[in-house]
Amino acid sequence: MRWGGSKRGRILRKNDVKGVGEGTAAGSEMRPTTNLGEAGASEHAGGGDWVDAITSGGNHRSEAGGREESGSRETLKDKVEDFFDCQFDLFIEFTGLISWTSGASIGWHSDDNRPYLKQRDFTAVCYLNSYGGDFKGGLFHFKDGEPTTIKPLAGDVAIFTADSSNIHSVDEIADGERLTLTLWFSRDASHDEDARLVSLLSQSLTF
Ligand SMILES: O=C(O)CCC(=O)C(=O)O
Ligand SMILES: [Fe+2]
Repeated sequence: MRWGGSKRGRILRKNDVKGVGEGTAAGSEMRPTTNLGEAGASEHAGGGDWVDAITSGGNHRSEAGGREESGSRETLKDKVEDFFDCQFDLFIEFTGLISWTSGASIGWHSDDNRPYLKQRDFTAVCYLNSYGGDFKGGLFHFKDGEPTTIKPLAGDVAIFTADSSNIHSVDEIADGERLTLTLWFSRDASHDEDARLVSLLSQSLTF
C-alpha cells in the first residue's frame, strides 16, 4: 500500500486488483469512449445478461462453472466502495478507455469541476501500460498532500475523491501512447451509465 491513513485516495497495486489492466500492451486498438450524454437519462429499462455483455463490466454468469464473475468495472467499483467505506451503493457514471498520445496533457483540475459533473463522487484511474517503457512524460500529480507524483505502472489504480480536495494534473506525453481505463462513480442512481445505455438501446430497438 503506497499511502495509508488518509481517505483522500491511494494507489492499489496490481495484486490488489487482479485481472484489471493485465495483458494490455501499448499499440492495441483502444480509443477513447464517448459519453452517453444527457439524452440517455431515463428510467432503468430492466436488463438481462445481454446488458452485461454490452457494458462489459457487470456481473455475469460464467458458462463453464455457473458462478458469478465480475468484470473490471465492477471490481474497481467494489474496491472504491471498500476503501472509502461507503455505506451506500456506487454507480458507474462514466467509463473512459483513454489513449493519451504525444502532446496530450491535462492541467490542474478536480473531476467534478463543471456544473454537469457535480454528480461525480469518486475517480479510479487504472493504468494499462507503463511510464518509461511504453511512453515518456505523462506523470500524474496531486497538487497537495502525499503522494505528490504517481508514475503510471500497468495494473496500478489510483483512486481518489472527485472533489476539490484532490486537485490533480497529468504532464504532457512526450513520446509513445499512454493508456488508461478511467471510471467515475456517483452515489446518484440516475447517473448509472449502464442503465442509461440500456434505456438508449431499448429506445433504438423499438424503431
Ligand atoms: O490519466 C490520469 O492519470 C488522470 C486523468 C485525469 O485526471 C482525468 O481524466 O480527469
Ligand atoms: Fe482528472
